[in-house]
Amino acid sequence: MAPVPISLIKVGHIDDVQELRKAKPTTIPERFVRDRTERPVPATTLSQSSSIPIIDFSKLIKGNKEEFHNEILQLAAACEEWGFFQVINHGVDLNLLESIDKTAMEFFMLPLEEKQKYPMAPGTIQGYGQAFVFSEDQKLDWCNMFALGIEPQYIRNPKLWPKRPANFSETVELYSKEARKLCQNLLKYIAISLGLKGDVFEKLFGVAVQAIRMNYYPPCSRPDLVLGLSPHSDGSALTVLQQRKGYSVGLQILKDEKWVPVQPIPDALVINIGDSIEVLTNGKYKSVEHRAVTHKEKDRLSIVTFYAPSYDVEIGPMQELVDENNPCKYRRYNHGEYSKHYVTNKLQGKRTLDFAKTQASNSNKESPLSTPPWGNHN
Ligand SMILES: COC(=O)C(/C=C/C1=C(C)CCCC1(C)C)=C/O[C@H]1C=C(C)C(=O)O1
Ligand SMILES: O=C(O)CCC(=O)C(=O)O
Ligand SMILES: [Fe+2]
Repeated sequence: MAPVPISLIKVGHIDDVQELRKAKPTTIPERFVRDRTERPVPATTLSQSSSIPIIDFSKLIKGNKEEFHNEILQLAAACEEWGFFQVINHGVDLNLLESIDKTAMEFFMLPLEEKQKYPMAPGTIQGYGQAFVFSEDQKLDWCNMFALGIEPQYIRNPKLWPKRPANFSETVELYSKEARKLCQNLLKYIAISLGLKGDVFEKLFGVAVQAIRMNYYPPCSRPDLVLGLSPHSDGSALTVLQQRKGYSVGLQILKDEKWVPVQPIPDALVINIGDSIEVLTNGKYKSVEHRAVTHKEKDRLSIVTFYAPSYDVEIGPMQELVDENNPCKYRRYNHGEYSKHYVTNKLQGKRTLDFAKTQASNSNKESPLSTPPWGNHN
């Protein structure tokens, strides 16, 4: 398929949801109203009986032999059965969690003209706006996003790093360094939980790609009609998500065909397995579909770090996890190609991962966009 220039993508006018909220329209604009099947279910019908596992990181880094062993077993169960867990005693400076939260809120509270100095161009993924919108008839999320590529340096677009609030860049740098260390450590324990050598992912990933996304969900007068963020699995290897106390509960994950709300635990971080780990483990550890819902009166902020293999790395199921009982479910592919596929398609539940499935009918279609996954910087 011939590449389509980004300028040919027609997404129509995308309302800024904070501005919409200020204008208090009597009805929700049609582009935000979901089809009946997609709408959030009332809180009373959500799965109440289960909650995502909690992993105590301190037991992994400084626990005695028995504590370490138990926590590794818990980690294995969390990755296998849930694809999601909350990590406590993670070692990231709590003041830094507070600062990134405050800085992100200050950014979102700036006047629209200031935020629009860093626009997310249609079909791209960095800057301020709505990502993953590719057509005029696609439903929109009730969310304002701000995203930046962090590592390696070449994915950065310096023009998109905000000048206000004054400490924005410094705080993002500090936070991202800590988040990177946490991902590296978690991947070490995830490898051990699979019975593999601790450095297997680090060796395989090369210089890992890292990005940060801040999602701001204003209150919505009809939370029953809209979604804060469309259902998707993350295209990363691992995702770290910060949702702070005091905001509304918004993250939901799909387990046994039911949406399970993720209750924020003070000072904990939510971790989820991304598509790359699902592929590398031949489906043993799952990248689970999740979404965000909105609240009638309360706003919500989430800060998300994506950590993924280098774009030049080829991945496929690790041979240790393939045998006659677990035949190979995914093909080998270049992660850069997957990234391109991921960022040039709308969020569509687990469907994006069909790209990697061995017998998927659409599996190796060329991406319709001519830009690299991190966007054009000119
Ligand atoms: C929902 O997932 C994402 O939004 C996402 C985006 C990541 C990116 C940026 C915000 C800017 C720089 C490029 C990059 C694609 C890393 C998820 O990240 C995952 C998805 C893929 C694919 C990946 O490599 O990381
Ligand atoms: O806001 C949330 O809780 C979900 C965010 C998320 O899934 C994402 O940014 O990929
Ligand atoms: Fe996500």
